Amino acid sequence: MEKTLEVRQLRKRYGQVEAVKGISFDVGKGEVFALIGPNGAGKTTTIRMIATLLTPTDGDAVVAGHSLRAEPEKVRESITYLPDEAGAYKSMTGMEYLKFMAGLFVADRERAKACVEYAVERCGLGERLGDKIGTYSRGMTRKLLLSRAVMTRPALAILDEPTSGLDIINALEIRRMIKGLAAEGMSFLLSSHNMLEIEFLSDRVGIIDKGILHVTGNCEELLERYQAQNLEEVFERAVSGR
Ligand SMILES: Nc1ncnc2c1ncn2[C@@H]1O[C@H](COP(=O)(O)OP(=O)(O)OP(=O)(O)O)[C@@H](O)[C@H]1O
Repeated sequence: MEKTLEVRQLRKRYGQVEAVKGISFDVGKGEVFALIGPNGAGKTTTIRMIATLLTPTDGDAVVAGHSLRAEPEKVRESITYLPDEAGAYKSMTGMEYLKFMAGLFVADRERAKACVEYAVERCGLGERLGDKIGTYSRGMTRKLLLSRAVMTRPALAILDEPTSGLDIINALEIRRMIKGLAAEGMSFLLSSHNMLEIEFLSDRVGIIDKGILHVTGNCEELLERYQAQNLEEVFERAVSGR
């Protein structure tokens, strides 16, 4: 399988704390890979290194053929990162926001226009795109942000807690949006504490704890390996070493 992301012995130390202790995994083209782990496990640190926002202490990752260490600007062109606390400008309309962001990311006017059209179609907000973002529900804002994040069609989309705080319908719509994009060949690296979400969305899962990636596999493999009924049991057993 063609690989969009190859993480090799990535390590991060904050002073005395070694938050990520040399982890390695791959994400294939069109694959959704979820990092799961307890609070403080090292998920955000790993994601932020791959998103080029934190410099690794050691190790490397290759994104769409570009080394994080040697070509961070090329990596930046191949990814999008949507943090869980991301917000949008409340005084802009959704449409103004999409046009503004396309202008920031894409120099060519025709291409920027195509990016906006793509985002408009993806977000499903219809006429509400003419309203100010300050009037949007949390779910609508998240759909707008996700469509903005993928408008340039990056090889890898990195999403931190993509549906946290959303109701069931909005969360389902976001998950379907991610699945649709993956089916078109976009790769996803996401973190989530929601095991239902992980089971629905991800092709493969990596369980991280105390900076170590303990196991990777698809949900069926993990259920079998840990003799578990569901992913929550897998998680509990993997992190408690049972
Ligand atoms: N800037 C920092 N300085 C010092 N220590 C940090 C810093 N950022 C994170 N850490 C520590 O690194 C470890 C991993 O943190 P990280 O935020 O990556 O975990 P996480 O898995 O994303 O947790 P959560 O699920 O709570 O978001 C924790 O022990 C945390 O306290």
